[in-house]
Amino acid sequence: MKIRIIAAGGKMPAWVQDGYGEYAKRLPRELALEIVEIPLGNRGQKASPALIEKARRQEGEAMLAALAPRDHVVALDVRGKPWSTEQLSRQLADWQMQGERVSLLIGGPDGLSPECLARARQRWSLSPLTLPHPLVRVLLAEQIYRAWTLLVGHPYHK
Ligand SMILES: C[S@@+](CC[C@H](N)C(=O)[O-])C[C@H]1O[C@@H](n2cnc3c(N)ncnc32)[C@H](O)[C@@H]1O
Repeated sequence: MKIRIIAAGGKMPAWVQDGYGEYAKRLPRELALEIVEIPLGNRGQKASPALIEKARRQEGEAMLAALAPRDHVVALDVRGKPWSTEQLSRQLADWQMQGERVSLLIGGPDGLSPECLARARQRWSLSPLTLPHPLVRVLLAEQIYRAWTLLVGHPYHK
């Protein structure tokens, strides 16, 4: 199964690339993690509410365009459902059984567009805290790796 992270924002600092890469490379080929970066919309110097809305809409349209009709879409959303590591590993097993490609959406500084949230079959909250979008992709990679180690009985998860 392939899991794609469709994330608003590119040109990430080295610590984000290194952190994400460290966990993504530990996953086996049959659970490959891929990242698709969506350029941030232009918010201008003093982003007005109208410009922010336009930028979020553009980011949302590009994310939706990156999806295939059969993708199982999960929105990363602070207001979503929290999963423990054990619950996430069961999710992973369910996704593998369904055999659909999984696409995880991470919004930009102003969040996901309503259309992206509506397209998602699940909404996943990593914490009640609002996290910066670059950190979310690192956390996701680590949590997916952790959930996989639990599935295969690897000692990483304690
Ligand atoms: C800076 S946050 C956007 C904040 C925006 N006010 C909102 O409510 O979505 C950027 C993105 O990171 C992800 N994110 C941030 N905190 C999260 C959390 N606790 N759980 C899941 N995703 C989170 C979401 O995809 C969000 O769109």
